[in-house]
Amino acid sequence: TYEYIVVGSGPGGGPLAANLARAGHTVLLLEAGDDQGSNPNISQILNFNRAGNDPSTRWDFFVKHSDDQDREAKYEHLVWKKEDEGFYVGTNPPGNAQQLGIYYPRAGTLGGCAMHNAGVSAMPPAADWDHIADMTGDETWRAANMRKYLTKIENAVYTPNDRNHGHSGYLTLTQSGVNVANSSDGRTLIEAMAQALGLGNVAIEDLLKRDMNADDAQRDESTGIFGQLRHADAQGRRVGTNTYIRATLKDPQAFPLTVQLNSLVTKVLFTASNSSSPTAVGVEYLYGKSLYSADPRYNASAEGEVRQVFASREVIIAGGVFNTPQIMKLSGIGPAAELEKHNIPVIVDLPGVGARMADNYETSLISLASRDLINTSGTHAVMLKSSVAAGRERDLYLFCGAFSFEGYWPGFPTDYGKSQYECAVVYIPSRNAGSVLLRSSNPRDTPEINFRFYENGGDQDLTAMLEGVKWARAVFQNVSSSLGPWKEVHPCKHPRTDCSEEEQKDWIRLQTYSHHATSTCQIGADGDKMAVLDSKFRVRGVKRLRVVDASAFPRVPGAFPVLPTFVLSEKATESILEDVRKGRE
Ligand SMILES: Cc1cc2nc3c(=O)[nH]c(=O)nc-3n(C[C@H](O)[C@H](O)[C@H](O)COP(=O)(O)OP(=O)(O)OC[C@H]3O[C@@H](n4cnc5c(N)ncnc54)[C@H](O)[C@@H]3O)c2cc1C
Repeated sequence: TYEYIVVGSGPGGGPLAANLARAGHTVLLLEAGDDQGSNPNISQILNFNRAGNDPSTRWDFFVKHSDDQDREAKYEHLVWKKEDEGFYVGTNPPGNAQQLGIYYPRAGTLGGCAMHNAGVSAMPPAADWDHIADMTGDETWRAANMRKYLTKIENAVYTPNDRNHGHSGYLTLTQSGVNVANSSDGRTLIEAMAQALGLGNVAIEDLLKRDMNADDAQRDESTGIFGQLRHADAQGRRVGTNTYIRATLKDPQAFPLTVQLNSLVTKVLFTASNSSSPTAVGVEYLYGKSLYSADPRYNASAEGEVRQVFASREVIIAGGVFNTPQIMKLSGIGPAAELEKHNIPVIVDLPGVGARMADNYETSLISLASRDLINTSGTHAVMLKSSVAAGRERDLYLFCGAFSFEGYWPGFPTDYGKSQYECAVVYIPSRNAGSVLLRSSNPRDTPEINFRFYENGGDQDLTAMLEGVKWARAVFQNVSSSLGPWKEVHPCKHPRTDCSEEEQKDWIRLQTYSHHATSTCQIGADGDKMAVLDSKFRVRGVKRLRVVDASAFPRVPGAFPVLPTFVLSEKATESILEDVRKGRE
C-alpha cells in the first residue's frame, strides 16, 4: 500500500508522482513501458523522428479521421498489414493486405510522449485557461493565476534576465534561436518571411529571439516570427518527465517515490461496485514486458502476471488521451451502454469518457528549391492570424525549415532531398468531435479511435489552413535568390500552379494529420452530464480517483499541448496537496 498510485509517467503523471513524493508522500508510479532515457534516439531531442520509429518506445495506434470509408481510402499514408506481417503504406495495397488505418504514434515508456515528441513548448492563449474558469466557476484556472505554474517549473535559459520567467525549475527550455539564421539560405528564406510580414529592416537575429511565452498582455494577438522553444538543454538533451523522475529517485530517503516499469494497469479497484459512492482503493495490473498490443514487440502468448496494489489516499490515472479513457471504461466508468455491451459492470454512467476528443489540425506546404540548400539547420516559428480568427487571437502556428514532415506512418518521414523546405501549418482552434471506444474488454487490445476531422466547422477551418499554406507559398515565390523557381510537392503539385482553392482545400481535408490529441476525460461544469472531472481533477461520481493528463483539457490548449500538460500536472499537485492540508477526502 502506498498513499498515492499514479498510472502513467507522461507530462501529466510523471511530474505529479515526483511532486507528491517530494512533498513527503509515498507514491507508486506504474508505467507500462520501460526506461529508455539513456537511449540516444530518445535522449537527444533532435532525434525525434528516430525516437518516433524506435520499437523500444513506440506504441502504434491506427485511427480513423472520419466515418467515411471512401475518404479514409484516399489518405496517402494509409497503413496496411501485409501477408508477411510487414506494413504497406499507401493507397494501392498488395492483395490480401489488411487495412489498419492512419498511424498515430504514442510512446509507451518512462516519460510518455515527452520522450519522442519534437519538444515544442508553447503556452496556450489566456482564453484556454479562462475557458475552464468560466465553465467551472473555479477562478484558480484564470490565465493570470496559471502563469505561476510555468515560472515554477521552467528553467528558461533562453531568457536569463527576464523576471517574468522561472529559472530554477526542472523543465529547461531552450530556443533554437539564431542558429537558424547562420546559413545564407536559411537566412534568405527568413528574410523573405519578414518581408512578407511587413517587418522592414528588422534584424533576423532579433526576430528569432522573440519569446512566444512572454508574459505580455498582447501576447495572444502578436504574430510574426519567433524562436522555437523546446524542453531540452543547451546540449540538445531532452529534459522533462524522465529526467525529473530520475532526479527524484536519486534521494529515496527524502522522496519516497517507487517506479514500477513494465506494468500495464488494467483497472481501478473500488470498495464495492454497488455502493452509492464507490471509492477507488487501488489498481490491478499486468506485470511483464510489452504486454499492450500497440507495442511492436507484443506477443499475445506472453500474458504477464496479474498483480494488485493499494492506495491509502488516492489513485490518479494519467495514461494519456487514448489509454486513460480505456482504463476508465475497463474499470466501469463510462457510457453505461458501451460498458454493458462489453459485459463490464457499471460503477458510474459517465457518457463523457472517451467522447469529445479534440486535436490540432496540421498540414504542410513542401517545396523544392532549384538547387540544394546549404547548411540549413533547425526550425523557427511563424504565428499568423487568419481571416476567420475568432476574436483577436492568432490562430495559425507555422514551423518552417529544411525538412519534410507529412504526418506519421511506420518509417516516417519522407525525404525529398537536400532542396526540400517546408512550412508545417498547425491550426490552433480545435473541435471536439472524436471518440475513443472500447474494441473489447481485453485491456491488452487497443481501443477504436476516430477523430472525425472537419465534422464541425470544417469550411472555416479549411479556409484558415489554406491561408497558412498560401502565405508560405507566396514567401517561396518572392524569394529573390538563386533558390527559385520552386517546385511545390503539395498541395498544388508541380508542374501545376493553377490549383483552385477548392482543389487545395480538398487535398488538405483528406491529408490533414495530427498528433496533439486531448480532451477524452474533460473537466467540465457541475450539471454538465458530459463532464468527467470537476475543476480539481476529481472523477465525478466516485471518490479518491483523479485524472491528470492531456485528457482533462476541455479543448486542445493552444498549438502544442505538452507545456500546458506540464503546467496542468503542477496545478493538480497543488489541488491534491491542498486536500491533504485541509484533511479533505
Ligand atoms: C510524435 C508526437 C510528437 C509530438 N510533438 C509535440 C510537440 O512538439 N509539442 C507539444 O506540445 N506536444 C507534442 N506532442 C504531444 C505531447 O507530447 C502530448 O500531448 C503529451 O505528451 C501528453 O501527455 P500525457 O501525460 O497526457 O500522456 P502521454 O505522454 O501519452 O503519457 C502517458 C503514459 O502512460 C503510460 N500508460 C498508458 N496506459 C497505461 C497503462 N494501462 N498502465 C500503465 N501505464 C500506461 C504510457 O506508456 C505513457 O508513458 C507530440 C505527440 C506525438 C505523439
